[in-house]
Amino acid sequence: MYLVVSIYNFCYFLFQTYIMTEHLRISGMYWGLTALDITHNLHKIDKEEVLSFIKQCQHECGGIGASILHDPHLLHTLSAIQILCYYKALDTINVEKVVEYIKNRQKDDGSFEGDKWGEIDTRFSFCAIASLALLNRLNEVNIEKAVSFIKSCMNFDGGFGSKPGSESHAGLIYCCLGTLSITGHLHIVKADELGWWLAERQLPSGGLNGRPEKLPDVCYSWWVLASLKILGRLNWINTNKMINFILYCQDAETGGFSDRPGDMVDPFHTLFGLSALSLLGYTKADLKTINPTYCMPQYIMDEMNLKPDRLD
Ligand SMILES: COc1ccc(S(=O)(=O)N2Cc3cc(C#N)ccc3N(Cc3cncn3C)C[C@H]2Cc2ccccc2)cc1
Ligand SMILES: [Zn+2]
Repeated sequence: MYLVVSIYNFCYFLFQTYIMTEHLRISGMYWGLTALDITHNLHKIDKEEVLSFIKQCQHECGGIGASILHDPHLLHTLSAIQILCYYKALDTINVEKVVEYIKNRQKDDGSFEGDKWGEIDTRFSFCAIASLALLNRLNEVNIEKAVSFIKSCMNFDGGFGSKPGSESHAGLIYCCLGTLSITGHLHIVKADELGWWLAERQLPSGGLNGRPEKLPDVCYSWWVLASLKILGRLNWINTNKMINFILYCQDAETGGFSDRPGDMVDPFHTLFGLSALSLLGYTKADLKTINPTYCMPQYIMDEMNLKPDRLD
């Protein structure tokens, strides 16, 4: 009796999870497919199923939503373009229309809104610039104004926030450095001050937090380490203690990674834990090299001849 009930409960849990994550489906696909690729498992996924799903998510306006019939947004438009690069299948979508959608998101001050409802955030600057760079259409937007907006978000500590005057946050620092790396404007960064702020994220546990006084979290391993790699200062943190913290966050049963040891695993933290281990040169797992600017396998960037700036 228990077996039947437990199978029913598990199936209901899977159905519930599938429904509950619909709002981030295409980004979840990017996190899962990237984790599979850097662990040499991308071939286990049906390419045509992925391409067919992405095609159904593009709207008439050119933007791409998180799932079928979900409103378009720059976050999910970038995830879709990243996935299509893995399969060399950018022609799956209407490229002219998606370029038009992204162009229309830039405001007069150079910032980008995430969708037509107008939320401004440096995360969306990165999504727009990375998407256009992957499409080889960077010239379609005003780069000088985009960089000027990023510069207006730089704080006294060398970090960046979501908007001018917002506090420095590791995730947003990564988005701003990624934008500057792609557009070739890293020279505006106060590299030593920012490198120091990022290195200060490491706690006695070896884990990294996203802001002072916060708890460590595996996803910050990626935001902070990728930023330090772009700044050429990755050696400013204790590598061995960082690796141990990430490995403590891997679940022995599922193999996935959680935000902190003992928590529920998920595709988001699994990708960023694996990607951080790759950046750190963890050789006990056979991981492909990851590009710190795009969070995509380096071999894809090489095939697309994309060389984002680095300070090292
Ligand atoms: C479980 O509750 C959530 C909460 C939010 C989200 S979300 O808005 O879609 N999103 C992506 C995300 C995906 C997963 C997975 N699978 C898990 C968490 C998580 N967070 C939340 C998080 C991560 N570290 C600690 N916290 C609390 C970030 C968030 C914002 C984000 C989106 C894209 C890129 C970077 C960051 C999803 C699930
Ligand atoms: Zn996290």
